[in-house]
Amino acid sequence: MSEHDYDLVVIGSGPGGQKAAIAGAKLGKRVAVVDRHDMVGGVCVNTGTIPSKTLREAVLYLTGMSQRELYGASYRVKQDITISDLNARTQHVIGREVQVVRAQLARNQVDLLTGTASFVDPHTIAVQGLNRGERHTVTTDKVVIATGTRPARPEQVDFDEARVLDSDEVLALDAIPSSLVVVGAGVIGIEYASMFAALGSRVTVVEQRERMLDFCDPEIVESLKFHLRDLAVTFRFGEKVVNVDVSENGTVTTLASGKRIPAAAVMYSAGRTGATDALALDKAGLSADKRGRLSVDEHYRTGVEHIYAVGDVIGFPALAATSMDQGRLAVYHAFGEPARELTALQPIGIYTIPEISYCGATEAELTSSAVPYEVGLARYRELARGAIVGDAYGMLKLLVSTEDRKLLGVHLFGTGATDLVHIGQAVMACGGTVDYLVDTVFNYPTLSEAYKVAALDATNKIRELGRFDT
Ligand SMILES: Cc1cc2nc3c(=O)[nH]c(=O)nc-3n(C[C@H](O)[C@H](O)[C@H](O)COP(=O)(O)OP(=O)(O)OC[C@H]3O[C@@H](n4cnc5c(N)ncnc54)[C@H](O)[C@@H]3O)c2cc1C
Ligand SMILES: NC(=O)c1ccc[n+]([C@@H]2O[C@H](COP(=O)([O-])OP(=O)(O)OC[C@H]3O[C@@H](n4cnc5c(N)ncnc54)[C@H](O)[C@@H]3O)[C@@H](O)[C@H]2O)c1
Repeated sequence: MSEHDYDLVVIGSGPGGQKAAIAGAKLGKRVAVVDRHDMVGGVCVNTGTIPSKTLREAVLYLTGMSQRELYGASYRVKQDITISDLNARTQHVIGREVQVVRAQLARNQVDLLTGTASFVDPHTIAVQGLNRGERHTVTTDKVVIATGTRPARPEQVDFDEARVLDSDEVLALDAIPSSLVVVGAGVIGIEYASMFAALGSRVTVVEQRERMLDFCDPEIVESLKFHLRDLAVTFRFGEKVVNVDVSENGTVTTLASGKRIPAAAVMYSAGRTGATDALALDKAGLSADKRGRLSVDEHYRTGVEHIYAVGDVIGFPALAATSMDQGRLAVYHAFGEPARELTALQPIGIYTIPEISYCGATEAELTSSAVPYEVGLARYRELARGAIVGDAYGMLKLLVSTEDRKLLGVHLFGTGATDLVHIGQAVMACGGTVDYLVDTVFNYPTLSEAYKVAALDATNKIRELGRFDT
């Protein structure tokens, strides 16, 4: 047995840290996880994924938004929605998720050390509790850094936690703002923009680039923009926010072009910074880049052999889903447990209203690499389930190779998109062709039937093309 207190200390209890710790425990190792008392479960459970996705669900339910196709444009479940209506559901789910994380760690005999961790030397970690006196050190063979990120805050902007907020603080708003400026049209910005627009805020999104979500299918991003404009969202692309002034009357956001936008509140969602400054990385022989991020090799190992880093702190793709697997794989590698690498086929899910999801190649990628393909389309409005759930805008788009009929990409917009994508992902991962989807019987009426409709559309087009080849 090693002379250290633990075989593995994990810093951070978000998705990456949790799975790293449990993987270590399952290998029979002595494991501890360090995190602040109020952050068990990480950014994911406390300020990021879980609250934002629960808020979205509360917004959809209370506004009656997804039922208006059926009951009319004035349909609402609750007339005056308040922040406490929204918070009730969010706090309930956060509370449950924190309990799940604590219970899983406890039943796997993982020690939860409460406080902020920093390196004393490469094998020694100090844990500083809330009170000054509460500092103790632990020694360990291996370390996994899973400290995640925090919102990037430009220095010149005065964040006041009331009217000028970052995306972590937006959950603590005390009223739904009548108008809101969202700075940055990344995934976080657009998800919150669509929620506040659905709640009736007049939202202006300012994005310095000319486009948003440019990794997604452009046709689907166009559909989303159309929907958001319909909810009174204004887009200012190619515009940079340079300052925000706050007064008793509200806020004024100044753009580099000289435009000034008045609003009740401003939310910054202009990127995130790796949470590494409290770690005293130099004591471990490590350093972060200028965005606070750590670099790792293909096994998630930093430049120091026994120290690994996973999750958002290592950058792209910065998703809860990938962070979990990175945590597990880092620990398997650290303790010599054989494991397969993650597959390249990763799904993307964006929880806007309506939601977007895709997996595999985009049309732009196939075109630039000269891969011939055909598109198969299904529109929810032509599916019986689409009519039943009142989704007249949803669509599924399949990209199919015209050479070997393999499924190359699947792109979805509308109800259930983030779940439905996994059918296409499974077919692609098994190297399946469009014929599998044509030959398969789907339950009726379902949204999954969209796969059959789109597959038939693609094969009809490929057959049409075949007529010219003889
Ligand atoms: C608003 C928002 C919405 C999101 N929505 C989605 C989504 O829908 N789907 C998705 O897949 N991803 C989503 N993400 C991203 C997802 O939340 C992250 O990818 C995921 O949380 C990263 O996990 P992680 O393991 O890196 O740790 P994190 O969840 O970032 O947690 C890191 C933990 O480390 C702790 N920590 C930091 N420094 C120290 C220290 N020195 N000592 C001790 N502890 C420390 C922190 O307190 C924190 O608890 C969203 C993020 C945000 C902000
Ligand atoms: N559904 C999901 O999977 C999900 C949801 C939310 C967040 N996330 C993760 O969180 C990460 C961070 O998201 P994010 O949206 O904060 O960051 P981001 O870096 O993706 O987007 C920030 C945007 O702000 C713009 N910007 C920056 N400064 C600006 C300024 N002064 N004026 C105007 N525009 C400005 C940038 O051009 C960029 O487009 C993402 O990479 C994503 O992986 C995932």
